[in-house]
Amino acid sequence: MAQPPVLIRQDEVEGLLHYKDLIPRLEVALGKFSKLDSAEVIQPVRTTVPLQKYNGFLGLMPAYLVHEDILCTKLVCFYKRESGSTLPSTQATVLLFDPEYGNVKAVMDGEVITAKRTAAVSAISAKLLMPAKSEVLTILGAGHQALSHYNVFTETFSFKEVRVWSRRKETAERFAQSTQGHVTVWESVEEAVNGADVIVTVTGASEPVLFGQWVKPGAHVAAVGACRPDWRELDDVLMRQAEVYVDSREGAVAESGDIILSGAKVFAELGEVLNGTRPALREKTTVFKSLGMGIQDAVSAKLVFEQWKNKH
Ligand SMILES: NC(=O)C1=CN([C@@H]2O[C@H](COP(=O)(O)OP(=O)(O)OC[C@H]3O[C@@H](n4cnc5c(N)ncnc54)[C@H](O)[C@@H]3O)[C@@H](O)[C@H]2O)C=CC1
Ligand SMILES: O=C([O-])C1=[NH+]CCC1
Repeated sequence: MAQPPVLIRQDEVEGLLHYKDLIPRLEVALGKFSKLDSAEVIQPVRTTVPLQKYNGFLGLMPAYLVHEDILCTKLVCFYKRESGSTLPSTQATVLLFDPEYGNVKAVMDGEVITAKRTAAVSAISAKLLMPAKSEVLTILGAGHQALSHYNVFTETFSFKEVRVWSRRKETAERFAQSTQGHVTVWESVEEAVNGADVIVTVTGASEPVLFGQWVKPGAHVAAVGACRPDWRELDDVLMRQAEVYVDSREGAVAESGDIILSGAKVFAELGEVLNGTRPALREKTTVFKSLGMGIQDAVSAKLVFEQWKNKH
């Protein structure tokens, strides 16, 4: 008989999941995904159930990595929150299965996994696409993803200056006080992104907050919010002037308002760049449109479970 699942709490996941282990595994998984070989990676586009009454969605994100034998699904609720709301905008649980027997081996917190794997994938995009000499990082938004992005970007790269903007100045100030290193707070997006080499958009916006006319030519933008077909973070000018990279083409044309509504063409998946089948156009203005994928949760969950077993 199968053992009952172990429960891995948020504080445990926090202590077990490290970027230095996660990033190489995500790179391998992204590369395999982009080979479009269903004998290797099976990941349907996220199914979403609207929660109209609460302005949110339940997303179901199953994935099976055949060679590594990782079967996993994340269940994630995400919401559009009003300014000043104290309710969380993302809540997630990850289930890791025994693919042969069919039982759930582990139920784990999905919020830390979501925050860290999303930021790690953005860091991979920046490693591939940001200007060779990148000195200024701007983060738009000051929530959970802003902090995980700050952590991995400052751990992985050496920026001379890190800036933050949020729609409420006090939130940005609180964010700047919570970070390890110095972060400057800006009152307007236009000023915050002026001259920035790398811009991370991690807002709950459904209308554009970042406009192409403000973005330095050659800059790299990691666009993480706006994960619905009618939500935007970036304007048409930026989407059309940039080379657009995505995690999944299939996901992007189904879910990204920035891509669908601007009519921008997808140039490549990050996995194609990692595989060497599409180029990294570092000298051009680039946008990485992130939507999040089940395989990213699956490799994270496997890593957490391995580390957890080492300790028990
Ligand atoms: N691409 C991916 O894989 C993932 C994307 N997300 C998305 O990333 C975004 C940020 O997520 P979290 O940091 O967890 O949320 P959060 O609620 O912790 O932070 C959101 C930030 O955006 C700001 N914001 C909210 N509405 C805004 C608006 N209309 N205009 C400007 N700023 C606004 C808030 O003030 C806050 O600073 C969300 O859109 C979420 O759905 C979340 C998880 C994974
Ligand atoms: O990949 C993910 O977990 C999510 N993408 C958008 C909201 C949650």
